[in-house]
Parts: sequence; structure tokens; C-alpha cells
Amino acid sequence: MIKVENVHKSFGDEKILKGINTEFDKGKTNLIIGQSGSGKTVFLKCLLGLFKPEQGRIYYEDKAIQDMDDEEQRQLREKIGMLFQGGALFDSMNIEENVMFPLRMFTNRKKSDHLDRVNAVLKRVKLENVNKKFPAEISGGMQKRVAIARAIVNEPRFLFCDEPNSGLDPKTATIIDNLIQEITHENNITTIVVTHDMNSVMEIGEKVVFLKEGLLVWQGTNQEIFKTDHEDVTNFVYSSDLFKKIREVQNKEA
Ligand SMILES: Nc1ncnc2c1ncn2[C@@H]1O[C@H](COP(=O)(O)OP(=O)(O)OP(=O)(O)O)[C@@H](O)[C@H]1O
Repeated sequence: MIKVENVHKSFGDEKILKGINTEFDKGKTNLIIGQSGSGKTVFLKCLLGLFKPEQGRIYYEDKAIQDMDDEEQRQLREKIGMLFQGGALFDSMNIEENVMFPLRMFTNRKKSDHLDRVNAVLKRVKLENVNKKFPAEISGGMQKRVAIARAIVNEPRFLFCDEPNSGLDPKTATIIDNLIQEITHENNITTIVVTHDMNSVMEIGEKVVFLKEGLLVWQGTNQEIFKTDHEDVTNFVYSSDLFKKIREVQNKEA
């Protein structure tokens, strides 16, 4: 669980986050959505401790990052898996080396133990016999699976995903979303996904937090988001032609 209390973040005179309060649940896929420029990435960076809020607290389980000493923050970083936008694999490393990278950084077990773990996570993301290939030699969807394998190789308690399915076709995007959700449930991870994608909201939005101009203006489940009358949320949800059509059909049937 991650609890956010009254988080404010500015750059110079520009207030970007204006007092965010929420909770991200353990064992669930928690989504942060909102229009471009609403503050999603700044919020994500505050959660990760990369930006320091001027005001407010962010609790990981029962301890706020603001109260952690350097060693406690290092220990926390070990428990966080990160899936970057675009996958961000190292082009010069093969798949096995990419996935092994966090293990080599954070643990000092034998190489054969590392390899066993790498093979286990690659199997979990349904990628076998690709160990010696390089990122450029596999498809975009496979690269995302490798990035997921790398994000979970250290058995994180918290998983952050920034636009995890950008650049993928809709079917592959759904497969990646579902994989993130399955892994979240299996390992009881607190997962936070920043996304623009309404299909992701529909598929995996167990908790959805909607930001507008640095304020959290709505939160709820993916079931609730399609029923709310909140104008900002409906403008966002029904900005896609597909969802507009779904609403028209629903209204006709009602
Ligand atoms: N390091 C920074 N210094 C100054 N201003 C910043 C910095 N990072 C972000 N901002 C500003 O904060 C605001 C929110 O940006 P942010 O990247 O969080 O939006 P976003 O909701 O993630 O948008 P997008 O969906 O386009 O990625 C923007 O006005 C941006 O210019």
C-alpha cells in the first residue's frame, strides 16, 4: 500500500501538484490518468522519490519516504520495479543480460542463481529461447515482455509502469496490460500505472485516479468511471470516438 497525503510540488512559481490525497492498494493495478500536462509524470516522480514535494507525505506501508534515512531509502529502492515508457532496454546487452541487470546491481549471489531467476521470469512472461538475442532482434511486444521480466526479477513489492503499452497495437497492448495485472495479483504487488489509454482503464483499472491541472478530481473503479457524471472525467473518457459510440448505444438501450 502507498498512501499519499496532501502532496504539493511546484517548479519556480508554477504550482504543478496542488495537494494530492489518495491511497494505492496492494495486490491491485492502480491507474493514474488525466490529460497531457495534468501532472501525472510529476506525481509519479514524487512517488518514486525523484522529486521532493514541498509539502505532504508519501507512505510506503507505514513509513513516509520523508522520514527515511539514506539506508532506508536504498532498501526501498530495492523493493521497487520500474517499467519505463518504451521499455528502455539496453541495446548493447542481450535479453539475458538486460533481465539480469537489476540482480547484479542489488544482489551478490552466484551467476548460476541469477541465471535461474532470469530464466524463471522470462518463462513467466512467456518468453523462452530468446536469451542470447538482442533487443533489436525481437518485436516491440516481446521487448515489453523483457522489460516486464526485468522489472520483476528482483521480486519487487511495488511496481511502477509509465505508459506501458505505448507504441503497441491494441491486441498486444491488451496482452501486456493483462500480464501486468496477473503478475500484480500473483505476487500481491502494489502496482501503479500511468496511462492515457482508455482500453487500459477498462481492462485493468481496479483503482483509477484522475488528475486535472494538478488536482485529483475523481477516483474510483473502472466500473464506476463509465457511470460517473463528473464532467471532467466524462470529457476525458468520451474524447475517444470508440467510447462515444459505446455511450450512444448505451443511451439508446436505456
Ligand atoms: N522538471 C520540470 N521543471 C519544470 N517544469 C516541469 C518539470 N517537469 C514537469 N514540468 C511541468 O509540469 C507540468 C505537468 O507535467 P507532467 O509531465 O507531469 O504532465 P503529464 O500529465 O505527465 O503529461 P503527459 O501525459 O503529456 O506526459 C507541465 O506543465 C510541465 O511543463
